[in-house]
Amino acid sequence: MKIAPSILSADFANLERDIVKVDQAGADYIHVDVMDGQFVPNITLGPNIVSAIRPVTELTLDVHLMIVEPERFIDDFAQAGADIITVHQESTVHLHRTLQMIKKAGAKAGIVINPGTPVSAIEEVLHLADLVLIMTVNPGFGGQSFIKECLKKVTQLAELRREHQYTYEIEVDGGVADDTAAACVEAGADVLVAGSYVYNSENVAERINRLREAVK
Ligand SMILES: O=C(CO)[C@@H](O)[C@H](O)COP(=O)(O)O
Ligand SMILES: [Fe+2]
Repeated sequence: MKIAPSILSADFANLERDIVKVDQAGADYIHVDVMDGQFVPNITLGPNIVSAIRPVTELTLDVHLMIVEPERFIDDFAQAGADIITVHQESTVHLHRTLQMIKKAGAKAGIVINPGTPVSAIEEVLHLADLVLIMTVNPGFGGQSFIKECLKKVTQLAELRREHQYTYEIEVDGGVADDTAAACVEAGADVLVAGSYVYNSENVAERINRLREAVK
């Protein structure tokens, strides 16, 4: 099981310090939430911040795009140093082409679906996915409550992967904490994104360890 702390809940005035902290604490990915104020009602950061943090860590930069028409910015995020670029099914008309663009730009291609979107909406493109992200909150903000009904989609994705020998990792994002992590992994999740749970603490290493303990 991999842990991807979300820097949405980090101190933006001390981003380098907060990334180094989770890196040293044994995080696997750094999850970067990009919001445009249109696809979601919040604005965060763009490719310039991704290039600024690229030299700070060798960990995988897992970039979650919550923007309309993400195809406009794929090359910019890939050049900025994103390792995984994940786009919402709901945000792009030509999801198949957008995934191809991500691969052509040299990054791994991720697909993400909102709580209200079924797995059937992405079944035709799962063979192109390196990662599938199931939102367990409605995207836009950290610190929201986990929507447990979304976990059945994690199980569906694990079954489809087995059936078709797909190779994607399954990631969950939203409301992941020590009381929800085990259910995510039991359902079939490989990667847990955690923002407020990790960063709303003086001791991020203890939080990461508690997540690992919770899923044992
Ligand atoms: O994509 C998002 C929110 O839209 C997430 O990555 C959040 O950053 C998760 O925050 P927590 O629910 O873990 O506080
Ligand atoms: Fe996210």
